[in-house]
Amino acid sequence: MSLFAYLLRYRRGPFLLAIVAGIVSGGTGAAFIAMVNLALDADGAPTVRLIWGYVALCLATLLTRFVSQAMLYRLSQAAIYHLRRRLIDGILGAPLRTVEKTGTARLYSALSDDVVVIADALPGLPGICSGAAFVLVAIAYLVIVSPVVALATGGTVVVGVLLYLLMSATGLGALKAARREQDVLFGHFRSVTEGIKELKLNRDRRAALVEQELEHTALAYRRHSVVGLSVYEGATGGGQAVFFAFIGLLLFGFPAWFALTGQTLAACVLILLFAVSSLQGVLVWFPALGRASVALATIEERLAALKPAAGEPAASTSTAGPDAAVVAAPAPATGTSTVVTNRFADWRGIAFRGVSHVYPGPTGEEFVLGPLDFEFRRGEILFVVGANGSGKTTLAKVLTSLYPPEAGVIQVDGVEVTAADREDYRNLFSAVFSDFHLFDSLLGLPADRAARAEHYLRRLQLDHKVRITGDRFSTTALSLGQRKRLALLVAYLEDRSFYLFDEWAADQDPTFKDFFYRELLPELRDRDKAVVVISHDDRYFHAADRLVRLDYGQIREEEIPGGQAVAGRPGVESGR
Ligand SMILES: Nc1ncnc2c1ncn2[C@@H]1O[C@H](COP(=O)(O)OP(=O)(O)OP(=O)(O)O)[C@@H](O)[C@H]1O
Repeated sequence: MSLFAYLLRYRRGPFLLAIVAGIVSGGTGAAFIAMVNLALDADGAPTVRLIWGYVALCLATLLTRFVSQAMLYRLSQAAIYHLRRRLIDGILGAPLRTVEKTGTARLYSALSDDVVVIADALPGLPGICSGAAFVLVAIAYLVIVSPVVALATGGTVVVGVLLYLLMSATGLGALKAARREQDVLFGHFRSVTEGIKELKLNRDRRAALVEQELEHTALAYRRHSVVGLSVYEGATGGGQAVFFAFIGLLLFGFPAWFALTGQTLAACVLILLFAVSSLQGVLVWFPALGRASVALATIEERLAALKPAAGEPAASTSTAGPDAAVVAAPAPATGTSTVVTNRFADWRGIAFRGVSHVYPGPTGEEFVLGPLDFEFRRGEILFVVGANGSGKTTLAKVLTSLYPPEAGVIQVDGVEVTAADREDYRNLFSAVFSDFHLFDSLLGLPADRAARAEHYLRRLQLDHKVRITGDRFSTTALSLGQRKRLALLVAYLEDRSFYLFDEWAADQDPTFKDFFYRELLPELRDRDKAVVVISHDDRYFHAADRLVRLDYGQIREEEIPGGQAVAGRPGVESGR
């Protein structure tokens, strides 16, 4: 979609106003030249009408230029917000697999760079419109002064524009290539920021990343950008050269061919010189517009790729349905509450019926989870164990429907979870994944969050490190184990009916590990929660009510080591 079409769709009124103001400004600018010619013809005795006309034209030119420019600046800032919002909504609404496949580097590059490139180019639009209007009005005036010069000028404009379009097409290709390199470059930037520790510890790796990967991509980006922008510059110069050649022809050829008087010639040349400078003001924006159209095409491409599949509703950014039959969900910005229902709130059993998920491998081999037939029950602690890469995290993502099943169905108390109620289904879960993200605020959590958070801070032995100020944690700069405890606190505050912990205890000290398996998990079960614990802690397998092992994507129920004794129930020893 072209930049013009996007702006017409997005803010038709202000955009058209800005364009019309730009056109009027160009028209008045050209009329200004005509006025100068008339003043020169007046031989030092201008009429009062001429003087007032001159003043009015000056004011009109300045005012319309200001209006046009101001509107476009407003529009460009609004467009930044609008495009970023669309991208954010697109990312939040897209299936997790799609986001994973697109990659954070490409999304970040669109969010940060493409949007700004578009906004930077927009203020050039009024200049383009006023320049084009100037040239048209100038030609119209030339028709009065000398029809033959007007006709030749029109022909020159057509030749100049065609030459420009021809040359700029090559430039656009190079700019597209530069844009592709930019995605790779952002990937390297991520490696630098996220791999900073590993890079600092290894000089060779650091040098290889910078000299081979980063520099290679940065140079390719620079090469394509320079070619693209230079070709645009060349096209701009070409357009101007055609005009200068025409003025030369006008000066040295036309008087002999068409018997033009000196006065007519002077008027025509004056108009054309102004037209050339106006044209220069137009063409100078074209490289920026070229980059902006590539950026807009990239954003549209990303949005199209993020679009959920047919029948799959996009995740809403405003209606997180909590896990209760009817609960008051907080609306923090206003302090009011909205009542949201979850159709699965009173669930007892979640069943997989032939559920499977496939990761295609880069060289054809694939990892297949399932097909699985299995039931998860409320009020039960289920351990999921298995070797690295056996599919435990993938199972967690399918269970929470972050990956909707590619085959088979998930049923809640016998009712199939369809795309339409996936949001309700997902909102049954509180999960702490092994690659969890810790938000630094409690926004979006139930209304009594602050008081309950204080309680859990003490329970999780974090009260000496973290305070809750307003709705924010005083700090999240903590050890990994402490950050995981804060993530657990957030999960507690969500107070959903299904808890999922992906190797949560792996980074806890022995005392707290013991506390987690022996007290926290049984407490959740006693509160009628379903609990799935992905764990390698075989010393605590006895804390499970049921235990399943994953083996190359296949599930197998196993005897719990230590017999029937269950942690938190009478007779269980600490840390067995
Ligand atoms: N995003 C992905 N794209 C492609 N393949 C993936 C992806 N994530 C995981 N896999 C593959 O799926 C398989 C199962 O991965 P999964 O993360 O579920 O294992 P896991 O049992 O949780 O392992 P671990 O104990 O190491 O955490 C692995 O072979 C892995 O290579």
